[in-house]
Amino acid sequence: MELDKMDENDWKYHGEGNKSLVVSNVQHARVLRLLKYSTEDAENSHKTTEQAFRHIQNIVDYSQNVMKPLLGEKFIHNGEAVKLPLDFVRQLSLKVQQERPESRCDKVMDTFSGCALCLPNLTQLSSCCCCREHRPPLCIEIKPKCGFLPSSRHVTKEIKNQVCRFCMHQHFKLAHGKWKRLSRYCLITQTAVSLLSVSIQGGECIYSCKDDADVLQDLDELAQHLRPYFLPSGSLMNGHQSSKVVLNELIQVIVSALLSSWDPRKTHLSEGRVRCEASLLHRDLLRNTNHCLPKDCVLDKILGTQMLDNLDIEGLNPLFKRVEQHLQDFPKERSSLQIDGPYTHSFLEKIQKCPTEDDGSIEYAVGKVHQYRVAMTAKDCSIMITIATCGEEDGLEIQPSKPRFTYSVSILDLDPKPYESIPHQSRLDSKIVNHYLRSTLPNNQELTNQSVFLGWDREGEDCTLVFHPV
Ligand SMILES: O=P(O)(O)O[C@@H]1[C@@H](OP(=O)(O)O)[C@H](OP(=O)(O)O)[C@H](O)[C@H](OP(=O)(O)O)[C@H]1OP(=O)(O)O
Ligand SMILES: Nc1ncnc2c1ncn2[C@@H]1O[C@H](COP(=O)(O)OP(=O)(O)OP(=O)(O)O)[C@@H](O)[C@H]1O
Repeated sequence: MELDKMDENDWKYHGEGNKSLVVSNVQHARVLRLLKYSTEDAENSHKTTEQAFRHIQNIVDYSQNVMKPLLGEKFIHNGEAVKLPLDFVRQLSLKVQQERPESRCDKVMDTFSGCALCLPNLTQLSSCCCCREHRPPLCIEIKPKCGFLPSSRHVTKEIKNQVCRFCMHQHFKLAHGKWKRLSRYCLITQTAVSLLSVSIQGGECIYSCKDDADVLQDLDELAQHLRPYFLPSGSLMNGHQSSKVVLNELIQVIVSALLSSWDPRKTHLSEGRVRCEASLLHRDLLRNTNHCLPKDCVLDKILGTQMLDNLDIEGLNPLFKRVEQHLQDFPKERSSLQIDGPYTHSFLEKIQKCPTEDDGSIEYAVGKVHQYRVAMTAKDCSIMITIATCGEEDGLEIQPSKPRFTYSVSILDLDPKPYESIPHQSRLDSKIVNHYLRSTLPNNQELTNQSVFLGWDREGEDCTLVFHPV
């Protein structure tokens, strides 16, 4: 990428989240991830070039030195902080504005600093000699939110030991208008992954979980897109039957990608409580479901990192206050304790060498605060699975009904969560739990009588993956 010859016409809108907007290059497998600011105080809160560059470099360092060792080298692409010509960034911002979803327009793209994070475009597979595939790769993005119930003795509300935060948070978001309906997604202890968060084919989004959409119709449309990938060209199957086959084939590939590990004989047993009472999966199904993950598969790595939060925010809060008090008494130690980074190897050491029991020290408190923040990142990252078919057209395939697939698995959105957000998390936790108790507990029994979802279930409204013992 020649930074002095940047042309907005070489880039197009790719997607965005709460904190960043992503554009992809039309020719090369590259994306630029730009910061976003709230429209309300964009003028006041924007960063100078140096501040923005430092912020982005922090993200790169954190990804490289902290998250990569924890989550595994092969899943992480840390990228590079770049400085772009301001003219290019301004033109780009105008160009992408009309593509942006309305729900994200409460924030504006950073056109002040000229800084961005340059990353490989993970919706594309790096060239593979075995593939003579003309179809664009298929890409599925999944956000694996917190996958366990707290086992901390600091938890004061019993409901937190029964219902996962994700399920409780949904009720809160529903009440506050962020979501329009409850989702069946519940990742608690790997029992289920509600499928198909976002599917991208050749850089275009072909399916996205919309909370007010007709899910069945959407899935039928998705199945039409997927047919060429999963059904041989001469197949006579059509309609509902083919949708079912195609979606089940897709699920198989996704499960392989999520569970593939260096050593499939090794599995990890989950620690702590495994069942979320609010999960809309039938209890019998949950009881019969395997709670093991192959060691080192992507879900196992993410779950292990999420579980660094082993005190729960209720146990963490007093330690945060201990750190705050210490910083008031010894403000100069903020830097050596690496409260705001730098995210170096020694930051990782503070996490890994944190004493297991509270010895009253500041080292313990800081270690737990750092662990909590890292766990928060792992609870908010995304997994991107990029799939391409191969071998189908070279005549060597013995079973034409089962084209072979090659895929890559990456983890993205690994930004550090701010130290300052801990008090907010503590207040939010209370609000979520109180709201859940107020709004749902009298009806709790009803949650136990839901229908079973397994694979592609026409009668149900969702498509859910359930991991069975193998
Ligand atoms: O609070 P949660 O669990 O809803 O997670 C937020 C996400 O909501 P989601 O669960 O995807 O609907 C939220 O994602 P969306 O805006 O919903 O895409 C953000 O990722 C947010 O992180 P940040 O404040 O941008 O650093 C996330 O906030 P934190 O991870 O900082 O809590
Ligand atoms: N390297 C990449 N390759 C391809 N697509 C990407 C890449 N990085 C991000 N994206 C896409 O852009 C979207 C937004 O990026 P990202 O999740 O990093 O934004 P965010 O603002 O940090 O999200 P959040 O709302 O979780 O805070 C992602 O959901 C993904 O679809």
